[in-house]
This record gives sequence, structure tokens and C-alpha cells, in this order.
Amino acid sequence: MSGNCGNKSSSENQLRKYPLKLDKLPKLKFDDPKLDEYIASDEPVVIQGCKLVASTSKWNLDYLNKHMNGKYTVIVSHNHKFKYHDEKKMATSKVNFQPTTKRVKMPFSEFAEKVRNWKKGDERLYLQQVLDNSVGKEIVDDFLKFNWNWITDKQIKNNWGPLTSNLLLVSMEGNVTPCHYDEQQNFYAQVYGVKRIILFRPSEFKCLYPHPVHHPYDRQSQVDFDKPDYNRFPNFRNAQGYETYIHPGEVLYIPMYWFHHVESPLKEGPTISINFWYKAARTEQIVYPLKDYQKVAIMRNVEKMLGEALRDTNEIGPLLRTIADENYF
Ligand SMILES: O=C(O)C(=O)C[C@H](CCCc1ccccc1)C(=O)O
Ligand SMILES: [Zn+2]
Repeated sequence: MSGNCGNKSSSENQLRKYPLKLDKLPKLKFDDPKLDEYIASDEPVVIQGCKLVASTSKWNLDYLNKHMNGKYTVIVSHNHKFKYHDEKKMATSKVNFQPTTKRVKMPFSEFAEKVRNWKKGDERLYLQQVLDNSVGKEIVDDFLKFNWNWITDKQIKNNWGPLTSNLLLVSMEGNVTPCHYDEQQNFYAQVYGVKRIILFRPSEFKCLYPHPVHHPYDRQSQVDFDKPDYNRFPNFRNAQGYETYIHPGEVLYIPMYWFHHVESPLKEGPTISINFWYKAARTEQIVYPLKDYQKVAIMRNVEKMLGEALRDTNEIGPLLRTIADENYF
């Protein structure tokens, strides 16, 4: 019996447990004057009532199945984790790398069928399709009815760059997108079902051990949250994060460089989300002290520069260690 214990919603009971101290994220109404302060200071917040994707209130798997008649990008995994790998870096990477997921094009009807008939042991599917004109006319109409005034006002107020893409995310229950960061600002809109998101500020970098920049898993944490290897990643014990459950109609602001782990609760059925990735504002005037995300950007640039200079990316670690061990204790 998956009864409700206490005041938690059922989805909050169907959770994978992680050895993490997690604070709650604030949830603010769209017209709360404090909201703009959170966004301006790159602090995550859940926004209620902004109606960003109100035109998707009738969306579910059947509605999408009816109006999406093309073939769409579906990620296939033989476990519940969908760790994203950069295919371009696979070609140039010097490490023997085996991806744990593959990317296929599939008719929506086939995707929906496989999700409906899924049973333990089957490979898992996660539809991750850029919203473009490959979707049906009704979907385009719903897209055009997004609250573009509201989100464009936020984009301009914060000097963000252009909207780079909207990703339509249709997940099976139980799927996990492991902990990673993106270099873009993100308004993450929940359309159908409840999603759990765990976030860490960029300064938790030392506790989350992202892969090297040249690795296909660049930006992704090396730590397996299901089975952390504390010998290799001792600081993971001290990781301090935030957690929230977003419901249909709510929008989570995920600031650029903030680590996030996203999951669809077990036994709660499929979930649908749409993200809005914006290029970050250009840094006109450097202000000291630097922000924590700027230090991550600096570390990335040092790795990239050393990769150019050394050619063999396997030499980057030893050279950095020589500098650190010899000159800076
Ligand atoms: O919106 C975000 O930033 C998320 O991480 C949402 C996440 C899927 C993202 C898949 C992905 C990760 C990296 C590069 C390209 C695609 C989810 O909802 O499971
Ligand atoms: Zn992401």
C-alpha cells in the first residue's frame, strides 16, 4: 500500500533515498516583489502562477501522441540513470569511454506504447526533443500561447542573451538525470506529473567532482548518488544541497552553473516538462570579489587552454598537480 504517511504527497514517498542534507527551496508567487531579487542574484526559486505554459494544461501522453506524428529524439538507458555524454568529445577523448545511454529517433506512438507496457528489466526511455516545427500544428499553437511577455520581461530585465532552445522532456516514472550543471540560464516549466529536483550551488564543485572538461561527461558529477565512492570522492559527505518538488504550472529557475539532479518519482507515471535555456548575460564590468560560478568558468578556461597547449589532454592533470604540489601548498 503506498499510503500517504503524514503530510507528504504520495510522490514524495516514492523516492530514492540519497545520503544528502537537503534544504527546501522557496516557492514564490509570480508577482512577489522578492522574486526578481532571486533571479538577479542567480539564486534558484520556484515560481507559482506565472502561467508560462498554461496552454499545456491539457497536455498528457495521449494528447501528445495525437499531435506528434514525426520521429523524435529518445534516449535509451539500461538502468534508471540518463547521464548525458557529449558525442563530439567521445571522438577526441583520450579515455576509453563506454556510454551508458544511446540516442535514437522514434515515432511518438512507439515511445508511448513502450512506456505504457514497460516492465522491470526493460530498457528505459526518455524523450528529449527540441521543440521545433517537427511537432504538430496544435503543439505549435500551444507553444505560441506560452506566456512570452512574462519570460521575455525576465530575459530583458536580467540582460540575458537569446533563448537558445526549448527541450520537451517526457520521462518514464523512476528516470533520473544525474547531477550536472549547464552554462545557460534555465526556466524549467513543469507540465504534467511531479518532478523532484536537487540543486547545489556552484561553490559545491569540490564536493561533486565534475568530470574533466575534455571528458565526454564534461559538466556531469562523477559521483554515483546511488552508491557514492567515498574513497574517490570524500568531500561528497559534506555536499550541502536544496530540494524541491515541482507541480504542473510551477516554474523552477535553475541559475547557470548550479548543479542539479532531476528525477521522476517511482510509481507515479510519466512526467512532462519544458525547459527554456537562455544564453547568459555578457559580463561587461568584472566586479570583485568574483562570484562562485565565475571561478568555475575560470577553471574551465584553464583546462581548455592547457588542452590547446599540451595537445595530449592526459597531460593536463599531471601538469596542474606539479604547479599545485610544488608552488602552492
Ligand atoms: O533542463 C535541464 O537543464 C535539465 O537538466 C533537465 C533534465 C534533462 C536534461 C537533459 C540534458 C542534459 C544536458 C545536456 C542536454 C540535455 C531532466 O528534466 O531530466
Ligand atoms: Zn541541466
